[in-house]
Amino acid sequence: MTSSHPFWPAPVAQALDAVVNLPGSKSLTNRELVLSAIASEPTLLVAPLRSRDSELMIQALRSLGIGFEWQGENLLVTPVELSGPATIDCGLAGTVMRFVPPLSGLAKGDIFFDGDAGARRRPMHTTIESLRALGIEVSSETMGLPFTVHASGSVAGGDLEIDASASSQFVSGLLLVAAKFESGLTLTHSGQELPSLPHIEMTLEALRQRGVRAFALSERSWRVEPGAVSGGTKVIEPDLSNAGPFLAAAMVAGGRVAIPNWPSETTQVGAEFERILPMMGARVQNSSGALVVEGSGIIRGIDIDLSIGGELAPVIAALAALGDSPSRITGIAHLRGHETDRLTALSTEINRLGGSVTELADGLAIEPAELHGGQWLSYEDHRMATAGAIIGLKIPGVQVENIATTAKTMPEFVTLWEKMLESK
Ligand SMILES: O=C(O)C1=C[C@@H](OP(=O)(O)O)[C@@H](O)[C@H](O)C1
Ligand SMILES: C=C(OP(=O)(O)O)C(=O)O
Repeated sequence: MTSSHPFWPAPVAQALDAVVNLPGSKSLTNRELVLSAIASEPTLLVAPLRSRDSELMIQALRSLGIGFEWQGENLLVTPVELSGPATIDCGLAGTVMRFVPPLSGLAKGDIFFDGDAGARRRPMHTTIESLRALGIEVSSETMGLPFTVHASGSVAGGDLEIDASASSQFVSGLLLVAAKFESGLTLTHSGQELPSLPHIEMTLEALRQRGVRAFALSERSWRVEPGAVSGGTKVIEPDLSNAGPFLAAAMVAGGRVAIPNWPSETTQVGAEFERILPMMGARVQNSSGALVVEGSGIIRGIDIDLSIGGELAPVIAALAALGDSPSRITGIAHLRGHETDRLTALSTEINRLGGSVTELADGLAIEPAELHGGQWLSYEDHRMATAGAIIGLKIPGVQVENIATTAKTMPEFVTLWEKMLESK
């Protein structure tokens, strides 16, 4: 296997007993950054995520004029009238490429968007079509990145119908800034599947927390009223999707892992681990505000539709590859448009280690198999890299390519992982 990136020898472990404090949620941080940019007063973000995706969002907003000041772990965001021209690097961040273009429609001038080579392959047509339907001029040769938004400083808003079957982020990006459209927005999804519904609920809830009237009209239609967006202080919850690899570690290695500050109420889909992991044999309990997962090293297969939380799939697939009975993970066709085609990537890499995975049109079928060590490619995908680390806990000799790609949402992954393995 050739790769320009180094390979990380994934450590094997047994009988864990660790407490892991996780950094802030990517999805909450990048929503609060956008809302802070259109607020009528400054916002103090308490413990936001600091990672590649959030730095890209900060840089994007800064280039539209927004002020940022770090105060220790917290970030003070000072809104101003948005202005172009600007060049926005989306990296590989779905939240930047789908949330910032609708926001940029409120600026004045030409705003050029581009990103990593992998970003140019991610679906963007719905964002571009939405902006055009809202009367915002967009130049694009490919209906993907790169493209330029020619912004006039105001958006009328009104009624809009879109196809968000490739990503819920098309919906969230529009709803997040719709309070600043002259008539607000009534948005309807007219495509087939609509993935990641909890992420849309997260968007509505973040708007309501800032005094905006935002609500669902049906499962596929939403309304945001025009009005002021408040600032104030926003505490960012830990990233529950990024908790996944650590919770899975307790199941694979055996022992227990506790994640403190697990919110009792949240819109994060990572909270679903509390429901899903017991189906695969874990004991899960909430103890003094921490989520504690205990495992025996024996993992049961699972049959699950993960359409509500596709970003959880790499963790579930890694566990299933170590399971003692077959698994089917369905409802996740849209994962082919994530950081990489995750269905192909997961099946290729698990099978390279001796696994038995078949790609389905909308998911994966995973049979029990005797795995062996070998190289695990990560495709610039943070969740592919952490999936390799999970399998490597049990299978000696797994070498994860480009573990540094975890910096997309968790630059401290290796440090936290190694500390988790030491603390027993
Ligand atoms: O809005 C968000 O913060 C996200 C929505 C989801 O996107 P998709 O609906 O494209 O899966 C999720 O997978 C992604 O990690 C974050
Ligand atoms: C799909 C993901 O990211 P993005 O926000 O780039 O879409 C993810 O983090 O699993």
